[in-house]
Amino acid sequence: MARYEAPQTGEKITLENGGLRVPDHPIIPFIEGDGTGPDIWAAARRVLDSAVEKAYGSKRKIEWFEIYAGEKAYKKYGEWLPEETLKTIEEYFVAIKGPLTTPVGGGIRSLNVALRQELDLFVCLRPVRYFNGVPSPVKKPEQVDMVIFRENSEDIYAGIEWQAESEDAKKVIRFLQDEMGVKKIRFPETSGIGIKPVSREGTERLVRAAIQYALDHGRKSVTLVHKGNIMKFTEGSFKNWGYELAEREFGDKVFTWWEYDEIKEKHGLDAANQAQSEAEAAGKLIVKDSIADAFLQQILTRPAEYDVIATLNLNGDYISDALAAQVGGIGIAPGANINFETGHAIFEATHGTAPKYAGMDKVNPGSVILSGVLMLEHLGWQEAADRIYRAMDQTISQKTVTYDFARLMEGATELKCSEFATKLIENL
Ligand SMILES: NC(=O)C1=CN([C@@H]2O[C@H](COP(=O)(O)OP(=O)(O)OC[C@H]3O[C@@H](n4cnc5c(N)ncnc54)[C@H](OP(=O)(O)O)[C@@H]3O)[C@@H](O)[C@H]2O)C=CC1
Ligand SMILES: O=C(O)CCC(=O)C(=O)O
Ligand SMILES: [Mg+2]
Repeated sequence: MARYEAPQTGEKITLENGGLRVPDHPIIPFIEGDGTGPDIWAAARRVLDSAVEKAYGSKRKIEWFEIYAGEKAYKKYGEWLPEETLKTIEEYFVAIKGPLTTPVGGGIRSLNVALRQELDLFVCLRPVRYFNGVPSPVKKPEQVDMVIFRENSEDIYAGIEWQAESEDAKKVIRFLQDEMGVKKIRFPETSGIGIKPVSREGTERLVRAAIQYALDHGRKSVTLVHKGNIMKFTEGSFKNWGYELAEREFGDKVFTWWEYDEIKEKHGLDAANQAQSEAEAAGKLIVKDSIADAFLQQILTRPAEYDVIATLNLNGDYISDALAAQVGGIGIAPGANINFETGHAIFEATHGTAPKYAGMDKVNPGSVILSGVLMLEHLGWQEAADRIYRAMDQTISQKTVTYDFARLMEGATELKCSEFATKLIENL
């Protein structure tokens, strides 16, 4: 028997002819989240509802449906991630969530990662753009306009690992030494072991989605970010499979650095540069790559050269927080976990539960609000989305901000989390 109470009004989003059919009153499940989750979710919900009302009057309205994961689920049902939560998201297609706690070094594995894996939401999409007036540690934050496509289902992030000195770890180490001839484990008696699976299928669906997005949105380049010089058969293969897919499936629409290298080898550097300039002038998408450590310094020094980023799970985790810092911090960094083949999606902030601020009505609700904006765009409700973007720009320009921005801005008025939402609503 269903334990969750679906709203009495509203309709389900459905899949029709390969696309989402969104009713005017869609039922959308939400997970409130742990730590600061309840504060930022309450603020976000008010802003999303007001934007929809301002944009469409009573014609459209989201019917919210609370579902459970994390501490609230554990208190209510004795389970961290009830099966009913997964089933409900599968059934309703689109959901939004607050952050969920993951203990370090033991305890339960990440519920956030589990939701992505169980529902096969293989893209973690995190756009990073600048809002006027946001305090930033760099000189030209307005040059940052990137969209991260982070692989969401594999890599070392899949959580396949064994604790040091456990029977399982010993067994894996013995297998590696005896059967595979591995001699490089420096301290085998006390090593924990982690496995990093990276597949051709996983890479291809991620890179395909990134290139298609770049073409659909008039973006200039897709950069494959990897550490393939060191992890040759995981990160290196990610790069190779990515280039192969770009050339095989997108042909004349793209110009890759593999083509550039080939021209350079046959006809010299000038010819290769000329070919790339011609491809750019013809509006082709440039597909290039960058090694992750160099990439992290280049996004600081030359951000204008990067646009859509396709990368593996762990790199994407680091890159999204680092880039968010350049445009004002993770208080306004949104995200979405999407299966581009089935349309299933969970929208969520880039940041975590910020536990020291829990219940203080203090933190910036911007990330969850902007994740909601991505959700409105996914539903095709662009006018409501645009209203929130404009209100966010205006509210920050008026220097009415939460503590994270106020501490870096001169002459700012510091607002609580809920007050910031109210100010945004006034500016919608
Ligand atoms: N998708 C998810 O649900 C995620 C969950 N987590 C989980 O969250 C928990 C806490 O992780 P932690 O590493 O502390 O990272 P957090 O992202 O929760 O917080 C780190 C710091 O970021 C700043 N920050 C975070 N959220 C906001 C906000 N809304 N407004 C303004 N500033 C903000 C604060 O900085 P300052 O101290 O400078 O004010 C905060 O102390 C862990 O259990 C982790 O696993 C982490 C990431 C994602
Ligand atoms: O699941 C977690 O606790 C952390 C996840 C995370 O940092 C992220 O997805 O950005
Ligand atoms: Mg993270």
